[in-house]
Amino acid sequence: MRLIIGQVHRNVLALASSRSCFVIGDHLPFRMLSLPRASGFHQTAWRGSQTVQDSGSTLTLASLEVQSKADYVKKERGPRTGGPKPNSRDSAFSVKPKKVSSLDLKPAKSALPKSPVVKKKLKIDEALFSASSFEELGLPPLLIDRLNKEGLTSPTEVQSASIPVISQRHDAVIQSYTGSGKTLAYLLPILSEIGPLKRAREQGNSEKRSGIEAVVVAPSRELGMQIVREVEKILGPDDKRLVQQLVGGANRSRQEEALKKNKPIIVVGTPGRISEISAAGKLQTHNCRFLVLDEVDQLLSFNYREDMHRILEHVGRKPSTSSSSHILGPLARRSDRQTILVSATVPFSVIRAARSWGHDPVLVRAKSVVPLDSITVPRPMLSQGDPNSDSPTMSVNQAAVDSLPPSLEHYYCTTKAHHKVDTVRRCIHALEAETVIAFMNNTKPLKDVVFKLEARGMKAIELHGDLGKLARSTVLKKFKAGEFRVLVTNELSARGLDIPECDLVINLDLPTDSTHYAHRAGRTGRLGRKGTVVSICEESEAFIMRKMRKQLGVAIKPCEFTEGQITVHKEEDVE
Ligand SMILES: Nc1ncnc2c1ncn2[C@@H]1O[C@H](COP(=O)(O)OP(=O)(O)OP(=O)(O)O)[C@@H](O)[C@H]1O
Repeated sequence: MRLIIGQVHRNVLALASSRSCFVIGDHLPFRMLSLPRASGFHQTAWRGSQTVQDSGSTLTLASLEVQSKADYVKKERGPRTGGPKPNSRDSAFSVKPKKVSSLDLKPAKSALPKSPVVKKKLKIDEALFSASSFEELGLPPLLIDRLNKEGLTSPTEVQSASIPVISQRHDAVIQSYTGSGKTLAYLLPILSEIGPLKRAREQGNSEKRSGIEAVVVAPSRELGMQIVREVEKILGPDDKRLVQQLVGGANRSRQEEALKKNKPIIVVGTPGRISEISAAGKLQTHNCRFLVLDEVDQLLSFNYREDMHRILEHVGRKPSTSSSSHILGPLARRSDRQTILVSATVPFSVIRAARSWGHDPVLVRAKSVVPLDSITVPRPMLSQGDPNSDSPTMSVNQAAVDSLPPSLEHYYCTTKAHHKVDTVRRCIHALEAETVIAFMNNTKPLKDVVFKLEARGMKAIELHGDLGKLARSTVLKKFKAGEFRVLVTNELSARGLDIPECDLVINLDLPTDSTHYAHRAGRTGRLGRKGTVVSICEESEAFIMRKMRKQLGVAIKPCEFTEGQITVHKEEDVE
């Protein structure tokens, strides 16, 4: 059965637009069916750990003196926050009919935006912010001053949960959905302990340290540089030399010289370059107190095996000379550093790894902190998953649940392979998206898609790993500045990339699994902003979208784009 929901009559918008504008109305049937199922699923999946927490553990948010968000008071925000938003995260799940798109009721614009483009500001979701303030979390005053100067006045929920845990020296796995502020969730407690903004220590109680005190590892240059910029922003212009990038593709000898000259306290880099410089004896990390693996599930994959092994063996580990450390082996040396593992998708393999490296490791999520020892393989998945799947796949599926921001809308449409680019164009027009990231699985066809989009009057640019470091950063700069409407890219951009203005993600090739879907989708809807994800596939692939919908526990609705409008179909078998 075909449904066209809530169309605004052409005449209504005739003055504002040359095209008619389509408003998607009530998504209730899908939400009612899928969301309670997802949340029930979530609760059961983690019930084992909750029981342990209730019965034995003293480690709860309350015990860490983190307040509940119930009495959240709206605060004046800086320019980044975009003002208050009436509907909270909870209300996004409510049964109230909702006009979905942030993209609705806007005048149409030409396909070829003039440069520079004046972009709409997407509102962030205030419900994402925690009840506690940075002061309540015990951050040092100098650091809070710097945050305020950057317009950051309240922590997000995952920051509220993580900061006390890391400050209490726990090893931690931080899991929270894409765009929820995980970077500052680990950077702020680290910068409270090291560098010029750290908290004042009582006299005689100060540990004397020198050299690099924190190492942050990220899987791509782009993500590495993004983290560097975040640290620089907090340290301020006078101290930004205290963070050093060690990303691949950049000049290695210059990086080595900077290490010698600037004496950084924190380095951020990709696994290959960090381990290369470390192996050459140019990176002294034995005094290091913090090791962060951002996008840990990707870093622990086979591709990074050797480099990650070296990093884990060397960072924060003094050469073992004493007889006791010899007897106790790795356990004795492990305590020298705090290990923090971060991702929106945390499969059980990461939990297992964290247990073996950490002491008192905990899993930190937006509203809960549980000891890792209490977590078991998520049994309920066995009955929920595909009966033909084996357990590692289930672990991956479990990882993807709760990784998606609740503010996202998901659709898929089917078309013939040679009509895909035209569907992209129609989709962008119908949704009136301004900043679009289109994902493909391979590098080669990217250029062709860019060419075809440009030929159809849509400014597009490609980004992939075969471009040099400089070219990659230029492409990103231009895209962020609004010079291009569509970034056509591959898996390289799926993780961590923070482009708050991105209002539409398109899968021009289907992602390989639900974890990849979650990270691609997470490039839009950052910090609770509105965002739409559209997957374009061939008819024969539609079953994959239905499978992903089940695995992710979100409604991915079938649709088509015709005459400048999105038409949403009802699918009888939506569960
Ligand atoms: N407390 C805060 N107040 C306002 N903005 C914030 C706050 N914390 C983070 N942000 C902003 O939110 C955006 C998303 O943060 P971040 O990139 O850390 O998300 P993430 O959870 O790591 O996402 P991903 O899983 O995709 O890597 C960034 O633009 C960041 O500057």
